[in-house]
Amino acid sequence: MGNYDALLVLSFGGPEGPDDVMPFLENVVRGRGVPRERLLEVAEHYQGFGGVSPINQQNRDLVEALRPVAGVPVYWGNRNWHPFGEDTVRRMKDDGVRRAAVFATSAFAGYSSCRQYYEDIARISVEGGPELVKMRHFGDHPGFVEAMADHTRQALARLGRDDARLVFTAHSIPVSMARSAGPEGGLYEAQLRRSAELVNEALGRAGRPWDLVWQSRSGPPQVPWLEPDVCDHLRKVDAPAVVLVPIGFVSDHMEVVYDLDTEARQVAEEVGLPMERAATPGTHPAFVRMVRSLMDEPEPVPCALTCCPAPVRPAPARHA
Ligand SMILES: CC1=C(CCC(=O)O)c2cc3nc(cc4[nH]c(cc5[nH]c(cc1n2)c(C)c5CCC(=O)O)c(CCC(=O)O)c4C)C(CCC(=O)O)=C3C
Ligand SMILES: [Fe+2]
Repeated sequence: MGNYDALLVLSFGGPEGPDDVMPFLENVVRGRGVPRERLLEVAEHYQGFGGVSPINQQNRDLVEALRPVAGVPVYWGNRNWHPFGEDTVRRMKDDGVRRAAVFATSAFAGYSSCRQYYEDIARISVEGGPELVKMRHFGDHPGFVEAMADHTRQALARLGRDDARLVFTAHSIPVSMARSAGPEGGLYEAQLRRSAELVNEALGRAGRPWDLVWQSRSGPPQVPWLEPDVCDHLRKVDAPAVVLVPIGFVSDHMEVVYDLDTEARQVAEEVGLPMERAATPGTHPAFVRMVRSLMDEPEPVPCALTCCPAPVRPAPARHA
């Protein structure tokens, strides 16, 4: 058993007002070679929601839902925006926390979804402060699967038909990053396919076909990312109706409410495809219980440092 005296929810962070948007985005893409035009475009998505990403409130809700079941104090910190993980860890140290379980709000393997959270942990750890123990990937956990399956069932009910095709979506990543995910490579996609199949089975649909497609592509256009994109897929899919299942995310944050509920929805309307979007786990009771049960598992063996390496980025342009 883990023997933790606190739980730290470690997340991505998001802006909470118009003036936060650009500084937040600059934190996200520092050194990552994302073109300026892409950044300005994404800034517009946030400004369309008053500069407020839903992700921080969703993490506050998750923390509140975890308090009664965690059995230890629950803290929350982010990589890219307030409350920053480094500030939270200083508070944990002041509170005398010795050893905290870290729940990273990302279910799968890969550089962005896993390794980068280890990097965060190394960066925010302080001398004399708590030991931070990252818990395992959880995309195959029965609590995660039950939450996704419940929400997918609700979306099918809203659609009012059972002949809809399940189209699972996850964040696209560079093909090179997908190849190097996990000890043998390809683990991001393999885990996503496994989770999708588990959700499909939980819905009593074993043997019925489903798709896994990608969303929210970033990066420079010359770098290949995982395809097909969800919007292209909706234009071609041979199905009478679709339920989008954002299996790659744990809350209905901006990539969900903009990229799916705004962009993908518009494509579905254009092509006359009936579509509903399933909610992500959020604060579903089975998902909340899952976090507690992860804390009761034996301490996970951390991935080897060679696993899910940071991608080699294009060098910044320099004058000759
Ligand atoms: C795999 C993955 C997850 C899922 C796992 C996890 O959840 O951790 C995820 C989640 C998220 N991604 C988010 C936001 C952004 N991601 C960006 C850019 C990128 N994401 C990448 C990957 C992922 N991202 C990658 C390879 C890049 C390229 C830059 C780089 O190599 O790092 C950019 C830059 C602008 C752009 O989109 O181009 C933004 C703003 C938000 C917050 C949403 C909100 O505010 O509500 C969340 C939860
Ligand atoms: Fe992202």
